[in-house]
Amino acid sequence: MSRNPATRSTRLRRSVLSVPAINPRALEKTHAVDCDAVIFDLEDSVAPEKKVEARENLRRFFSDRPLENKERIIRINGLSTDFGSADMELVTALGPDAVLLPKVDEPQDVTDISDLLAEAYAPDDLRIWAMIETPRGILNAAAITEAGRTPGSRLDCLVVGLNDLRKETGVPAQPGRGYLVPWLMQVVLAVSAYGLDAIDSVFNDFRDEQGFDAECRQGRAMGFAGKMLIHPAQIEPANRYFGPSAEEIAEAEAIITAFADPASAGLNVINSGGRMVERLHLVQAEALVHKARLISARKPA
Ligand SMILES: CC(C)(COP(=O)(O)OP(=O)(O)OC[C@H]1O[C@@H](n2cnc3c(N)ncnc32)[C@H](O)[C@@H]1OP(=O)(O)O)[C@@H](O)C(=O)NCCC(=O)NCCSC(=O)C[C@H](O)C(=O)O
Ligand SMILES: [Mg+2]
Repeated sequence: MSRNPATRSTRLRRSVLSVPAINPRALEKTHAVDCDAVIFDLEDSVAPEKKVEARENLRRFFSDRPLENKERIIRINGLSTDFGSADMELVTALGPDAVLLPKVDEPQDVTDISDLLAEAYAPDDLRIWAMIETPRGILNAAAITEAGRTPGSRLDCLVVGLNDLRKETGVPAQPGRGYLVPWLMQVVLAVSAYGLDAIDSVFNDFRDEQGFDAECRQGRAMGFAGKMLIHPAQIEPANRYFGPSAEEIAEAEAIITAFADPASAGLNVINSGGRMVERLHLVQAEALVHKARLISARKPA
């Protein structure tokens, strides 16, 4: 069941832009921006009295000019709310690439949605993303991920929501996210065990470029595949920090070349420029180069 973390990401998810479905102007902008994925939000960025209008906006958006070349995810309201069932009907009608469930507490939250989608969509045609943003969600991250990977299930990606988590725990927003790091790493560990992706939380101060850069660097170093974004200005730095750098690509290519040398045949460990390199590093290097190729092959928005 578990896949090698080095090969877990077959999709680019460096920049995952959230767009309130109530805002047609922002929806229109998604065609022109260079993010890897778009979350169309029906949940917390849409006021209760505007949910119907937001669904209509999305219906129009999907039928008038479908979004190309980006993963399309719809964030619904929880099934236990007054809005969840109508949101799910919309998801089933529109067929995005994934549905994002908010405030997932336990495995059942994911399997319930999986069951609802089972008749209409094959697992690969409509996947499930889960927001981990409650204390129970963090505590259950491994169980949620494990249950989501059972045959027929469609869980593909976890997204951390620190605004809700801070609200529930009282941990304030601070540079470096010191007290939150153990919880963030718990999510990364859970997805790594089952070959999924994790997306780092939004950074609210969208005019604070330095703060955002620092958080992207930290998120990448922690093992996140990308970052959830709230503003188009965050896309370019997220793509840069979560994509492989020129040095990383050169290093990966050197490892691939070294193992391709006939002198390395039958060797599991070699000396590459004074550093021990094993075949597990080759797997990582191939994954990195694969990602770099996906990025180069991406059509500009
Ligand atoms: C935060 C904002 C309300 C700021 O909006 P605004 O004041 O309009 O910003 P700007 O004037 O700088 O905008 C410049 C232009 O860019 C467009 N724009 C802005 N944001 C987006 C966007 N997200 N997607 C597409 N386009 C966007 C504006 O329309 C302007 O265009 P134009 O008028 O033509 O020049 C706003 O950025 C915003 O609403 N952001 C998204 C909020 C959101 O999605 N919230 C939900 C996700 S956060 C979350 O999930 C938290 C999580 O659950 C947790 O618990 O942590
Ligand atoms: Mg939230």
